[in-house]
Amino acid sequence: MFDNKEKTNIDALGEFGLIHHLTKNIALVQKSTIKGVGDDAAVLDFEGKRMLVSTDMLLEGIHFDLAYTPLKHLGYKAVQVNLSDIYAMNGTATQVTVSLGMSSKFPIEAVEELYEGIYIACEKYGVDLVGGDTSASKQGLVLSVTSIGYANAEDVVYRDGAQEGDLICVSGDLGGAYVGLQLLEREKMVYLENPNIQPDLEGKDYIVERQLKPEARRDIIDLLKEIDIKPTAMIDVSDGLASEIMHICKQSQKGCSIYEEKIPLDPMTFETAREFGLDPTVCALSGGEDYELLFTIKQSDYEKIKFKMDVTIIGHITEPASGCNLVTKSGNIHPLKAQGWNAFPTNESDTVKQPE
Ligand SMILES: Nc1ncnc2c1ncn2[C@@H]1O[C@H](COP(=O)(O)OP(=O)(O)O)[C@@H](O)[C@H]1O
Ligand SMILES: Cc1ncc(C[n+]2csc(CCOP(=O)(O)OP(=O)(O)O)c2C)c(N)n1
Ligand SMILES: [Mg+2]
Repeated sequence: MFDNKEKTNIDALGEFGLIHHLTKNIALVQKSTIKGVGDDAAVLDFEGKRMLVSTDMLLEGIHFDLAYTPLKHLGYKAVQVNLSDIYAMNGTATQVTVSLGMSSKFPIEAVEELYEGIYIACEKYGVDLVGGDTSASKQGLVLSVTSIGYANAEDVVYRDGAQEGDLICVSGDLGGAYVGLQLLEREKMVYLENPNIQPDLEGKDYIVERQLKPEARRDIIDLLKEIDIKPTAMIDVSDGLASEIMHICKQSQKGCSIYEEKIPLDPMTFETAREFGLDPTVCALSGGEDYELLFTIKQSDYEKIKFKMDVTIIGHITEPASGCNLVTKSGNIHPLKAQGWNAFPTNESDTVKQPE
């Protein structure tokens, strides 16, 4: 889905011409970028700091559907989901590389829109695009981003540092991206049945944005620094709260209690989930793509964080023997299921149904 109606064949530029066309206006902003696009490798200098590197790939049909994903948003999202991993290490993101596999029938105007989104994200977060790869693809659009960043050795936060008694915190609200996806999928079906009917997304901007235009939480990393908290463990929520807290607990060799009533849900997420006959709690636990930060802090840091608007305490870390549990609104205790979003579902029911 792209807005520009002109269609110039990529053959007009060729691979190197296209790369030049897409990257010729880059103005480097990071001190650590010594050499960006244009040689065999980018050259970066971090002056003795720890370097952080992360990669995530987005595939058409698996991670996105071009029927309702504007290319500009896709480019923006591809960068955000990768920056999110650097922030989840408590780092500063500084560079990205972007690799692209696409049909040679993809017009140049379409790639330009994709890159417009990529550049908007880079500019907003102050990162340099320093390289990538471009190839033809026979089956759909493939977009792979690598993000690079740094942190002082003593500031890096891993998944394995949670201690018994630590408080479990999450930024923002959860489940919105998943409910937004349900809405977009429904409107796609309506459109396919009758192309004269225009998509009805009125009043649903927030959850549609959560799906199409997520924001990596650099502001939370800044906030934690400001209030002088170093989390004991941290992860970003790409696969759903249940899967992510279980990663922290498994790697930290601990258990946890999460309180259903504390899970932050936006009212529009809640209402729309109900309209779809979905349990909003399940959307938060297993929906994914929220790109919020889930982290644990020492109890002694409670006073520093308790009034921070965009952080919610949702539970605590326990001894490993008790396992990972959800305490429901009615006070029942359910073991959490390790069921995040699965790119390799064996059957349909694997995709998002969680607890009873
Ligand atoms: N094909 C692969 N080869 C090597 N390492 C991989 C591969 N796929 C994933 N990983 C690594 O496995 C870990 C977990 O990956 P993943 O679940 O995708 O994490 P995230 O949600 O942060 O993207 C990461 O350290 C990632 O770099
Ligand atoms: C067409 C389409 N199908 C499914 C989804 C939902 N979805 C895409 S990626 C994702 C979770 C994260 O993907 P993954 O590849 O597991 O990322 P990682 O954990 O490696 O960061 C979800 C729930 C979507 N947005 N669009
Ligand atoms: Mg990954």
